[in-house]
Amino acid sequence: MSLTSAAEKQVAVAAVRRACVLASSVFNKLVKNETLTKDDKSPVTVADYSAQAVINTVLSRTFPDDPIVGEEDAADLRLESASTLRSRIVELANEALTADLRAGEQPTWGLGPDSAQTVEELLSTIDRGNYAGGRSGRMWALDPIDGTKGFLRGEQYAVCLALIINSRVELGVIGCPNLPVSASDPSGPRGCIFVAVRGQGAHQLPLDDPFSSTPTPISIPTFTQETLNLLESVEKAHAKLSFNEKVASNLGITRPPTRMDSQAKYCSLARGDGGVYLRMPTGVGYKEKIWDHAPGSLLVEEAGGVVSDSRGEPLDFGLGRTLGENFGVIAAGKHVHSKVLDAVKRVKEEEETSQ
Ligand SMILES: Nc1ncnc2c1ncn2[C@@H]1O[C@H](COP(=O)(O)O)[C@@H](OP(=O)(O)O)[C@H]1O
Ligand SMILES: [Mg+2]
Ligand SMILES: [Mg+2]
Ligand SMILES: [Mg+2]
Repeated sequence: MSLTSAAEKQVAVAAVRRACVLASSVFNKLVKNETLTKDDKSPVTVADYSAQAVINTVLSRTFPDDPIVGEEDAADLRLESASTLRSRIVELANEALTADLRAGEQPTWGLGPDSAQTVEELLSTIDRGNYAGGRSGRMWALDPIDGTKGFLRGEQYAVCLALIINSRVELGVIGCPNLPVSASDPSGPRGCIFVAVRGQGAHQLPLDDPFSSTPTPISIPTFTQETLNLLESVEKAHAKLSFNEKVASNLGITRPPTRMDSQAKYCSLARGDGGVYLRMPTGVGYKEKIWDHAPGSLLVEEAGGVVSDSRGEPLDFGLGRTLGENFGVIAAGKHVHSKVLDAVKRVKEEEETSQ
């Protein structure tokens, strides 16, 4: 990525922030029939669809040749039975796209009073996220709402966007509307944007004013035996939490795990709120998606950490929409990572011999 202009970064931050504002305002007004169940039984809400519509619109206007690997598609919204849902998404997306530009946002970023779209335009814009991914070229990976279940519970969720070039994540932007600005003040102000550019470090910005604020550099601190802990999913179906427990005990970790939904876990790791992101497959044949890890993994690396699968191999973002055969994910500070990798190998062996 040519970072002389850093246009991609500015555009991505603006798009993610708009989607975050949209999602948090939707949460307060969400009604029961505004959530659908997808074929894989997972939920998707009007917020997921309209956030993808907003971000894809901005990307299509600013980088029209770039393909997008986005989680959602508009097939279910085109059904006759979805007309109420469809109108709501159009209303929300256009509201977010046309809201007055705030200080620091540029009119060339595809946002502003004249940027409303028709229903058909918005549906095809959502479908611009259908790119199959692959080994070479530029592509964006988008998770419009990561942690939809957390979003529905009023807990953590994240709007996640990454730019991948030739299979390598070059830019990652994660908006966390419900994450406290400082973990040491959990009831204090909430709403953060995390930004990582390869080779330029990891930074945190306030969600309400990312353009005129000075970015705060973040990095993974050194943990002691007492302060180290695991960051893990809330949803038991997403990761094998019993395995995590064994790894924690193998490492002599005493601090309880922090459970939260979404890539807010990677953000928490990058600024030192927790020490180890550990996600082991539940064994039901699920393949991890690139949009669930692309920006988070770069953020952790730029904060001085290491991200690998449970064999110690790097995550491969060039295989398509998924990360391929699922060996889980381990992310942690450099020194901690190698210890966790060893512990994971020991626990795997223990499990294999006891079978
Ligand atoms: N069986 C499974 N194993 C692992 N991850 C799964 C899963 N089923 C769904 N997921 C993914 O887990 C993500 C949430 O991660 P976490 O558990 O860290 O909060 C979901 O993102 P969405 O909420 O964007 O659909 C979804 O992509
Ligand atoms: Mg989903
Ligand atoms: Mg997700
Ligand atoms: Mg999602």
